[in-house]
Amino acid sequence: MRINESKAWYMDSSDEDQRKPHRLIPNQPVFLDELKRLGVFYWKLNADIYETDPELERIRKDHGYSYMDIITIHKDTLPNYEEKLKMFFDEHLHLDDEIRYILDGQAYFDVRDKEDRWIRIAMNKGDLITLPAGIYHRFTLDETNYTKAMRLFVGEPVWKAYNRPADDFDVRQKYVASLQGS
Ligand SMILES: CSCCC(=O)/C(O)=C/O
Ligand SMILES: [Fe+2]
Repeated sequence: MRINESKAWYMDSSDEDQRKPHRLIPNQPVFLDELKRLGVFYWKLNADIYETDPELERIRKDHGYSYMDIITIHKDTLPNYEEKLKMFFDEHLHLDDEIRYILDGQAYFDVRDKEDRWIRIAMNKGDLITLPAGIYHRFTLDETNYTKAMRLFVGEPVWKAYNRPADDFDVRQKYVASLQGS
């Protein structure tokens, strides 16, 4: 299976509004296999039944995602909306995997590839993604300015983000080592 052309792509380098798609011309798509090599995993689920979905239950059980909450990212619902959006878009890494499931609306995750190029991943309703600990990444709403996402975590959540540069962190070095030969 592969993410189709409109799902993930290499970004242009323009400073224009972060909420725009920023595709290269011509578009340079990125497929699921390439994301997997970076340690990024993707599932498509039925978000209409997320409260009772056996597939989601199975993923949570298999991966030990014991913690779950829901965040609605919109100017009327998220306290300190502007500040948080700015924080999410600062390039950063975490000490643990970042696991997000889009229940409504849409957004983008950007991840760095091995050559340090930005890949933009379009997240729509039903998309569940896992970003590995140590990968440099960022998040933004798109031009619709709204998404509702489930946040999953193994055990008690740690939301702390470490902005780039964090190259000396063990988690970063382990992540970079994991890319060798992939
Ligand atoms: C969709 S949840 C908000 C984004 C976030 O928590 C994060 O760490 C982005 O990288
Ligand atoms: Fe993050």
